[in-house]
Amino acid sequence: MMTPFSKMHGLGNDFVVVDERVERHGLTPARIAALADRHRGIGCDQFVVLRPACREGADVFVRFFNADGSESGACGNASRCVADLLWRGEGRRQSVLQTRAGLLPAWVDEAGLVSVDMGAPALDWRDVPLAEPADTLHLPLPGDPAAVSMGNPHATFFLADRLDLDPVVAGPLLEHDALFPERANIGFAEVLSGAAMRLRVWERGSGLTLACGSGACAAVVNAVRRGLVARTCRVEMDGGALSVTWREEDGHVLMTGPATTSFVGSFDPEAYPS
Ligand SMILES: N[C@@H](CCC[C@H](N)C(=O)O)C(=O)O
Repeated sequence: MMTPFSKMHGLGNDFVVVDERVERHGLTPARIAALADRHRGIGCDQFVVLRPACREGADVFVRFFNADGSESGACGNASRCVADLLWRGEGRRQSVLQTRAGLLPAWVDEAGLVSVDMGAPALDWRDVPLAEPADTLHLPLPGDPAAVSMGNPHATFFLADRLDLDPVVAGPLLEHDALFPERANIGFAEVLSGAAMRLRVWERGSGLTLACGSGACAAVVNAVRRGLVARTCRVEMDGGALSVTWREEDGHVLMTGPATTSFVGSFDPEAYPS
């Protein structure tokens, strides 16, 4: 039996989205990793599975899997893509996504830009999580990164210039550093002004991506904590820019940007290893 999917992206951070609200499609971590393979599968940074919501007030339960088949509690760009899917497919301009990181309200504005409320960042070392007690604003690592959980673990390096650290070399080493028992997403940020930064993210389980929504939120939160930018900041990544606001009133982080459907298709799950 063929399984329908939507191929979507937020600024080039790309996703295969499969709807399992009515029936399951035999997706296992191994099968997801095979489907995410860019040479032998469909190819994507994350694989997104929609299930029926089981929390009051939620429209859909969303699970996020990295290209290596591991699961993540959060994915900002995929959350925005799912909100776009619910708007285009089901006419819901506003929706509430149930995720492992909590209930995330999302909405589509008149211009078609999609926002998601990622909730409040967790700043305690236990929540990132780190392997040992540490000040999350100054991790005990060379380069003085800061850490935060946006529902998933992030460390952000602030670079004096772009040559300081090569994400492709430093990213995988840092992702697996012993300080991060659940691994971590590693951001390389360059502050351009009090309201703009440049960011590249080595994503846990997926590698270097063209954009990372939760990574952008993490970088702004960490930059605000360091006094480097204002609470609203434009984050420029290889695939384009997101606007991020760390709201003063309730401490929630809001992210806005485009979400795009590239194509739809179908695959035979049995053709991939389980
Ligand atoms: N692309 C993402 C983050 C995806 C999850 C991440 N790799 C993890 O393992 O936590 C985003 O847009 O937030």
